[in-house]
Amino acid sequence: MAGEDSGDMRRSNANEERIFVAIRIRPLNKNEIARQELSAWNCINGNTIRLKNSPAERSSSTDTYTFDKVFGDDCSTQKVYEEGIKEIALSIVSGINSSIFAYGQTSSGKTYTMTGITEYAVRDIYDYTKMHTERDFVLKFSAMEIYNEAVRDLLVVDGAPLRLLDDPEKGTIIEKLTEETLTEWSDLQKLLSICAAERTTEETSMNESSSRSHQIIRLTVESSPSLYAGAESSGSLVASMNFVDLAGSERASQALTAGARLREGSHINRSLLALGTVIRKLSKERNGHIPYRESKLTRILHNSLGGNARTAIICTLNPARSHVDQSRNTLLFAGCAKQVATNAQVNVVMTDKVLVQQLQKELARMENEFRNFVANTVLLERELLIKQMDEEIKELTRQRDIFQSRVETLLQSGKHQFLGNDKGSNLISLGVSNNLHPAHQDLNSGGSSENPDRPISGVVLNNEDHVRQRENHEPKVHLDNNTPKFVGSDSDPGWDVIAGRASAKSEDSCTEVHCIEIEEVKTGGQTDSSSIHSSEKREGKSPMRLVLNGGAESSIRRKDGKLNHVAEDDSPDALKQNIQEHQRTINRLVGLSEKSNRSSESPLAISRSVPFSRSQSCRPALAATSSQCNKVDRESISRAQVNEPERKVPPQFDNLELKTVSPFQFNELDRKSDHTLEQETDASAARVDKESSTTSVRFKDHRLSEPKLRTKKRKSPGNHFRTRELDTISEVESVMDSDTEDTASVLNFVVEMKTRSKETPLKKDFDNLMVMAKASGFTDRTDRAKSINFREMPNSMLPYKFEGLQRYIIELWHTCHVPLVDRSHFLLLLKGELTDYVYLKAELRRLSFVKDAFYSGNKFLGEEGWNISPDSSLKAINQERKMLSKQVHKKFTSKEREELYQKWRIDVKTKHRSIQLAWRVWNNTEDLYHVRESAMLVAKLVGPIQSDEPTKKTSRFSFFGPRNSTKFQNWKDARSVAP
Ligand SMILES: Nc1ncnc2c1ncn2[C@@H]1O[C@H](COP(=O)(O)OP(=O)(O)OP(=O)(O)O)[C@@H](O)[C@H]1O
Repeated sequence: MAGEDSGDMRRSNANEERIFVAIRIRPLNKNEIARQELSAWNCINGNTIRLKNSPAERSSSTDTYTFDKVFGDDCSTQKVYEEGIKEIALSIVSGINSSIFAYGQTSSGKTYTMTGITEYAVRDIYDYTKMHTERDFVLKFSAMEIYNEAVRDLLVVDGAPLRLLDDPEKGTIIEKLTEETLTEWSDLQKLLSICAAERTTEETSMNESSSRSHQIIRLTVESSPSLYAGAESSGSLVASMNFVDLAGSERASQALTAGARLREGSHINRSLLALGTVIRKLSKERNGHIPYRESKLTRILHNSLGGNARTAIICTLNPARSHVDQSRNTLLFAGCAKQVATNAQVNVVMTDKVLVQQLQKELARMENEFRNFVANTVLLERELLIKQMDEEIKELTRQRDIFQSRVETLLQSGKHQFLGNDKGSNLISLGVSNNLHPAHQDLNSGGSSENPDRPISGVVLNNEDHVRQRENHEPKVHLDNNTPKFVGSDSDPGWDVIAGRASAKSEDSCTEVHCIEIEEVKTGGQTDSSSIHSSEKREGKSPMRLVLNGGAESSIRRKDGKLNHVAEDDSPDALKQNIQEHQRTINRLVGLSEKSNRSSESPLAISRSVPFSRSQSCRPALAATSSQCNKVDRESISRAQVNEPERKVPPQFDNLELKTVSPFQFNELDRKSDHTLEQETDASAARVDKESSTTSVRFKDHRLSEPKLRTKKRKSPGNHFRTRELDTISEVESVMDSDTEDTASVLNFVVEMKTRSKETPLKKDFDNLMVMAKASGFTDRTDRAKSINFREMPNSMLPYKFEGLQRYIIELWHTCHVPLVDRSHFLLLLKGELTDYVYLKAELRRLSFVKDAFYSGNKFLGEEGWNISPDSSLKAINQERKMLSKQVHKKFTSKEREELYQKWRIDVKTKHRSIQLAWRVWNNTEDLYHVRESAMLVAKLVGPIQSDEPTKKTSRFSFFGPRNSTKFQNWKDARSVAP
């Protein structure tokens, strides 16, 4: 039989505890003794009970039971309480629920036992409360009985049944149950008397009362820290203790068979059966479904049965042998109950005050945690930032070292030279690549090497130490008084700038030489120190070529073709100094060039009048560094101008046309008007033709020959972009003035529009246009428009063209009922420039198209005025389809008609989508720029598509132009009308 565990082993973990089960055997009463009943049970020890064997059952050993405690018939109730119940009962003062059950057959001593235990427990609790003044205790007494599955308040005489309510936190609570506060010990006796009087009982044959209901006496103890004790608040403790005196367990089986007794028995049996089921299930599988709700008893005692309570069950036995079977049932129940574990918790109830304190503590704790978290996070971010910066510094240092080692290697190759000896004068020191143009060598061949006293014009060194060093090793190269003097700063961060550029584009810097060539008109004469004007260039002066080179070599070629090697000091400091010298010289050149650009009176303004070209390969690197370099260089220049006013001497040129264009000047040069550039180009070209050599400064790509460069200039994207409007005029002119199918120009135009609209909302539209253009059969044919020079446009004709266009546009506005606001909008497009001609013609074409498409005779077909909408174009398409259908129906077979129709349908669909797209682009324009773009776009779309559709020539009207217009057969006709 189960039940080997001792009392100390009841706890399976910290809070889980098995039900304490004790057996109590009452003594035989007088009547039983009178009937010569014998006691059937022997208490072997304090935990084991054994059935006394009859002679027939002597060999049986099955009736031995072990429990937490076994109390024989000579044990007092006090002993039962002290040795088994007291500990559990007093848990209530610590805020732990507890329950004491009495289970057994009728007249086995349940009431007798529970009454005594209740008194002992309440007294002990009461004594405890009196002893512990640090807390304030409140004892509340309530009593109820469950009879016929009805809960009745035993403190209320003839009270109505009470309802059971389910509370999410407290579990099942009994509605309106009376609670009496125990203030004195004597109060308990009174209350117990009331309960005994109110409980449903019956008289036995021996004039004893037998309980027929389950009685539950509940003692609730609330304790809170005493206000006078000064103890730290920890909240209130609330716990309840149930003293459960069950009805006789045999009552159901012994119940009478009819009437009220049957109903009573079944109800009693119901609660007892439910209790047995719950205990049995709890003893086997605690996680399964436990039918607590099967009866009022199990609902009320839910916590006491496997819940939040410490529980003890005292099973009382009738010792008489005639009741052995009932006793065995009781022992079986006790055996199951012994396997049930409960999980008692301390029940703390937070008062508002305590709750506020607790929340404040929690808030402070969380704030502290948050502060720590933020501090740690910030610290972490800083550490990460420092780490990143360290890595960047390492990378930059590595790149700088690489560049520095490269520079040193190059310098150590012995091919760099520094020329010049004039103190205070400046030399452009400068890398010359191996690909130095032969012309340069020729020019340099006239340098100073043959005549040490005659310096190379414009070649200046400002590093006196280098000059001194050079004087000891190399033939002197002097600068005469006419040598231009460059003003620069000695404190500019040239080294760092160079290192930065090299790190950014080290490959380009090493493989492709960015240089500025300074060409000088070769005259062989003396240089004029006063100024450099274009007129003076033709006077013929001593040739000179300065080459700025950020690349492989630093050298100056003399007339004899030899390289003047200078600054042979290979020490790191010297090399660094050399680089700084280079940078200073470059900065001075930049300053000179910028100064010349800013002031037309400056002699250096001639730099504007020279052709230049930029190496394509240099372009990305220049673009990447130009802004940064501009800033640095301008700062250094400004510093030089402020700090060294005495050096602000106008440069003296020996009739030298020095055209210094540094990478840092391109932004400024790009802003030059195309017209000016064009004129300059022409003038320069003319000079090139006339003179044997020219002085020019330009960016040079050493991989390209000079003639190639000149061609490249016009076709390079940058130049093409700068002259876009001029080219566009030519393109549109060519398209509009001719009836040829120059669809390639449209394609190129769209490409250009796409390029320009990369950052605009219209990008998608232009992308679609590209698709449409290709779908329309455009091929990438010769770009005729590009070959057309703006000069081809007879400017003298422009005023007449303008007047004529204006006249017809106004006429068409009236015809097409163009709203005044749209007319005004269009006029806003005009900027008073030549490019307005394009928009005038585009508008005229649009209006003519609208007139042809939607205005027939006196009837205006369009629904939306002059606005071409997709709907209106669709209507026109349908009309054309009908007309075409009629025409082809007469001439072709059905199969041919079907083929024609399919082909036509595809064409029309493409055109319709084109018009939709153009219309959308036009209407989606939000600013003037886009309107202008759209106007040009529509003009382009309208023209060439028409010419691709010979089948439409016989149509009554065309979608794409005024070909069939009665008034304008073509643009030449329209123009001929103009005055
Ligand atoms: N341990 C005991 N010592 C002496 N007398 C006892 C003891 N236990 C019970 N009695 C007596 O036995 C009789 C029956 O006891 P009690 O009424 O407590 O039984 P019961 O189990 O409550 O019966 P019921 O279920 O019918 O109410 C009582 O007269 C009681 O005084």
